[in-house]
Amino acid sequence: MWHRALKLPQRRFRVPAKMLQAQNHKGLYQAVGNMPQLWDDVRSSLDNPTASRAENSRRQSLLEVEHKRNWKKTKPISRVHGLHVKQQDISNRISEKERELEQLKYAQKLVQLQISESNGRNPTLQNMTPWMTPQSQMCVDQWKVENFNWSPQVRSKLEELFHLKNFWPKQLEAINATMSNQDVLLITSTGGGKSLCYQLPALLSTGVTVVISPLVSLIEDQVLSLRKRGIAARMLTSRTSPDEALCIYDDLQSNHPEIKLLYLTPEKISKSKKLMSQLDKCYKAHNLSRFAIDEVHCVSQWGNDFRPDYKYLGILKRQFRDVPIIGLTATATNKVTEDTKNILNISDAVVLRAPLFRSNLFYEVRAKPDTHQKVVKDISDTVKLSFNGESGLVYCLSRRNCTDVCKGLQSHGLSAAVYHAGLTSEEKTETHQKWINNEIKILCSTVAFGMGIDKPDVRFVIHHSMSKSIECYFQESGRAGRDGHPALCLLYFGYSDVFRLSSMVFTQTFGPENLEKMLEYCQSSNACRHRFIGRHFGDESDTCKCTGMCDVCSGFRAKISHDITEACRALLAIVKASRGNDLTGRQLIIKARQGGTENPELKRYTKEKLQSIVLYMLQKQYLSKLYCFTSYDKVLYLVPGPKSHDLKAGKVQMDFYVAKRPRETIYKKRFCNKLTPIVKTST
Ligand SMILES: Nc1ncnc2c1ncn2[C@@H]1O[C@H](COP(=O)(O)OP(=O)(O)OP(=O)(O)O)[C@@H](O)[C@H]1O
Repeated sequence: MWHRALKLPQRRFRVPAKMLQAQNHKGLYQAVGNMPQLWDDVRSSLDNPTASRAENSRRQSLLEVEHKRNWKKTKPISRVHGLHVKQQDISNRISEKERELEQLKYAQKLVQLQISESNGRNPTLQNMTPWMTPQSQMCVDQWKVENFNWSPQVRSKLEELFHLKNFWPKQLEAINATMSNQDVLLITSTGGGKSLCYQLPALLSTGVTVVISPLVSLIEDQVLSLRKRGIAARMLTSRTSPDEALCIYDDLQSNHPEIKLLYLTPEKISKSKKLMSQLDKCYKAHNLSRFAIDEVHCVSQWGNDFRPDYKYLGILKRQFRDVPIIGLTATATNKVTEDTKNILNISDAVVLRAPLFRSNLFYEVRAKPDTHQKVVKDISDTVKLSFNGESGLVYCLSRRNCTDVCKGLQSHGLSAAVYHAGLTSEEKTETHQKWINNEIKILCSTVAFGMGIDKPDVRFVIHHSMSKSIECYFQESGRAGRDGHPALCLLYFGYSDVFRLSSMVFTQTFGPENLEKMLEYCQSSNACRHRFIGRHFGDESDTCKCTGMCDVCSGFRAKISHDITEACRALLAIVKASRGNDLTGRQLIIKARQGGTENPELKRYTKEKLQSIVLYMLQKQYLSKLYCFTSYDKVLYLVPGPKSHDLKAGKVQMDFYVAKRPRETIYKKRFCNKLTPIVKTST
């Protein structure tokens, strides 16, 4: 092999052996082309008098290749592994551009339609009422009326069957739009009452409403609760027996199907030809009234939960043209919404976005203590301070974390249990039931537990580690306080979690981008948490009236600005000095704390402060992350970032936050009166 022929010190280069098996100097060059250190070695080995002529000529040709490449002018992009990142980045950008192109085409189509309408040549648009045109986005309030033919029945069903008095934001609009056979995308916060928006119309429409929902357990819960109310709801899932399936198919074929709501998983739609042919028959008999797609953001790769089977749902509009679709989600940015419309072929859908602000949730980000014991103690103190004996969730990154945290909480005298994919289904059901019935107060769980939890009195959702995206965090934390009473959403922001999560999401399509945004949320200690989340989802309206319901607005902390220029320079110098033997985030802190004469500046800072500075340097791109694959794992190293040169001249100010008022005072004020719900604006 070439590296051996050249007697190069292999240990210095983390290059997969496969790539080093290059047959000629071009291959080797491609394999290690971006490693300046290697060229230095080749150059110095040329001076070796003991080398044979053949060896020397091979080294010479390598140097010639290097020369042609004009190494010095070319900025080293990254290492071989970095090329993978770059390639992925390019393909991401290509798909983004493709989507933008699609959107532009759509916009062009709209303009053409409007032009032909004004020329009186387009019958489609002429037949539409004004509020049915795509511009209806601008006047969604027109759906917020109760003078449709079906309005009296909507009211009576709401009160008599669902025992509800008023509509929550955007419920009435969604019901009216879908009853008018419009395609609808409804985005409301978790617990915003999305189910009502297709369940109630299903009862007022002729035929069957097909509901597509991602989880079998969720489907079972919904069907059970509808059947308890005497509503003809059925499900077709992997757990449905053949006899039962036969009955359902017979009913779909009948002239007057009894089923009002048929629940399916997206896999069923994409895999069962039999089902599709039955739905087709039902459609041709005018008995298919609408499709409701729950967690519709799973359609889009931009979303946090992309599911390939959801993408297949584009077939619905192609096969059943006149059947309206209503998609529902709690987490869709504008980008996801547009993508979803394109994929589902519902470009004219009415998009209804309820304000995401939930005034009863107190959002807080807290620096994670550096040992497991201290974290558990902090959680336990927080629970005992304001939520003793109340129900809550602690989300952890791994099953092991769940077990450790659970044991820790139990040792502090709290009632806790674990819930994760490692439990048998009986154990899961038992634990879930005990938690629902308040026999167990705290569930330490992975994010696998959550979708469809409809427990109203969850008083706190604590994230032991941050989530992978704002979308995930909003959905997970949103399980708190569904009853409208005050509840806490606390997130522990830890230095090592940043690196751990970065390695986990690195290979996911939009993983690194989404994590970056989550990091921004954790680090932005001067922007209202509610507003940050709202803006992320495109809610630019002024509906966020936080009034002290987050750590930033409640004035917990005081800001102290520090000049950290010298510290940044010293940290960057350490990173630069170790090139070729790169440092992980943890190693950098250890080196920085060892200090030495060359880094006296760094001794002024505590470990926690140094960690904050390193994260700040990553945020400002003075440092970058470099991902490397070893045989067993992915390792993340720190390297100088694209903006590291700015450190030479400019000054860097960083805000540190110190406690101003005791947390107890704030908590007392926010959570003492948990019995008074903070009511949603209703219609
Ligand atoms: N208008 C209303 N008034 C009072 N309660 C309501 C109203 N609409 C829905 N609810 C209640 O709110 C709770 C949550 O409703 P639902 O499960 O439909 O929310 P969701 O938006 O689907 O939540 P998730 O995003 O978690 O799936 C239910 O218990 C439901 O009965």
